[in-house]
Amino acid sequence: MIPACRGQASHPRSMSLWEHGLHLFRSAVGVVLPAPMLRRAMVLKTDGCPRLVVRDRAFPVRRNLYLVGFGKAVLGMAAAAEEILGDHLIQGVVSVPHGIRACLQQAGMEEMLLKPHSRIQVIEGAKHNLPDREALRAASMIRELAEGLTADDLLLVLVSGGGSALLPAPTPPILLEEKEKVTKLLASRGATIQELNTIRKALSLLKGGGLARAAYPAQVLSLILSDVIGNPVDIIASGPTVYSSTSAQGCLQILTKYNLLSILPRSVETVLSSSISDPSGPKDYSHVYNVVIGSNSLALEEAKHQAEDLGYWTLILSAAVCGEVSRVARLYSQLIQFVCLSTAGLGEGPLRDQVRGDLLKLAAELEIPGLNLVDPLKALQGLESERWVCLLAGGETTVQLQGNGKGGRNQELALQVALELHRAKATGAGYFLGRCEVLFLSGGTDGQDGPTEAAGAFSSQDLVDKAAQEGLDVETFLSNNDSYTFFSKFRNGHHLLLTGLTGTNVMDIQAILIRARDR
Ligand SMILES: Nc1ncnc2c1ncn2[C@@H]1O[C@H](COP(=O)(O)OP(=O)(O)OP(=O)(O)O)[C@@H](O)[C@H]1O
Ligand SMILES: O=C(O)[C@H](O)CO
Repeated sequence: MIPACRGQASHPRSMSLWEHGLHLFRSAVGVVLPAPMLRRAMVLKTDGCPRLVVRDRAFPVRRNLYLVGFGKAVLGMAAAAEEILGDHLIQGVVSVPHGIRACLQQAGMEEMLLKPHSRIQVIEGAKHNLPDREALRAASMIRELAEGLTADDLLLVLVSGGGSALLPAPTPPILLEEKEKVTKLLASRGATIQELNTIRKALSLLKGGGLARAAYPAQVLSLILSDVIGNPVDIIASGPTVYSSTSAQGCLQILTKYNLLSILPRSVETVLSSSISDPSGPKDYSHVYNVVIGSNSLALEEAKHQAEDLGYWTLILSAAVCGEVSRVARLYSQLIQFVCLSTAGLGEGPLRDQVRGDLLKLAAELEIPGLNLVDPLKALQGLESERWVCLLAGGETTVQLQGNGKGGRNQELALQVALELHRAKATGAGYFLGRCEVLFLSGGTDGQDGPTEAAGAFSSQDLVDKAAQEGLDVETFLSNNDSYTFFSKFRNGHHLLLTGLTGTNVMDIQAILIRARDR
């Protein structure tokens, strides 16, 4: 469990920027932890006829509840759901990552484990995030449970990121190995999650609405924790309870784009061509209610709330930040320079116009969905000087791996931002950067950044110089994608964001905190 936020009792002014940043990150993650999220999402009302209330819908319950789930955060979600549902829950099966129970136990996160004698069966599988025999077994038990339901039953489906690998049910005659080969090839050739899951849906019995069809005529209530930008319910975990409009032609286009047509297993060709001759599956999904109960935006909203309480003028830039880390770092660095120019009271001037112009150009190039910097920059420009500023953003960046170092996209981003700011110090903006305290923080909400034990890292405009004093050359570490090694060495790991596994995942979060230095 993420420890309670430190420093809440202290006065914000006496807290360091790092304490503020940590508090914001922890609060953001806290709001999308399984138990609070489930408790907000559904309520069991027992006055009159017992019913499960989710948003504007009420589902009558009378010991007719079944539960299935798949995904990295689903064990904690199931534990919370079981507590809420009590005796109304008859039976359940969840497919969760290999080793997760031992991990949660070790981390002292017992509240995310099911009680002894639970009615929910747990299957651990998908070692290294790849579908395997255990995940296949779990998927077939989930399918069997769904197919056995009647019109009197309610199937609660818990979905989170990682669900695709944990619910493999290849359409015969495709074998698990064949499907895995196709998805692995697509991933290694740079396919997006939308492209990858479009193919997964076309080759699966349960994805792309298959689970909802299997459960018919039972009611299906799907509670979804989103790990995909924009929260597309048909893509998250490949949408097992969402109608899929994917055509076989669409799949062929993707396979052609990644040069895979000529090496497709025969079974995959067979399944795709049979869906070309029978493109329209049943479209009636009126028995299904899909609800996104946790997302990056929700986490950012909570962080905003907390930042405002601490006294910051706060803005959420976007919950859809994507693109190559080095370009995103440039965007953040220029934003920081712009804020420093503003809080230092430099109203107008060619320097600010230049930073503004560069920023707008870069933002347009990055094509971050929904990011419009024109209004935020205007608001920042109008801020009274010396005002504390907090900019928040979230999403998922990408790193083109070139070296063989150890790191993750968040640590690499924090280090790149430090380097960009260091370079900016040599320009006209240097003076204004020097007049501000700056903290840049980037972290994965699951508590694990790439294959490292850190969730992310934080940096500032002085990091490169300070590292040089310790004999650490930032550019050398970056060129080897070795951000984790860097942050572990630099100030004895003081700049690493270490939360441990959190039990949730709504992608990554960035916070920029800026305040004028006391003069
Ligand atoms: N040395 C490295 N430096 C920077 N990034 C790295 C490095 N090694 C791996 N990564 C990045 O880490 C990610 C893979 O880690 P992880 O398994 O946590 O990803 P994921 O499953 O997409 O993450 P999540 O579960 O948070 O969605 C990829 O984005 C990859 O580019
Ligand atoms: O499981 C998956 O497909 C990914 O995590 C996206 O949700």
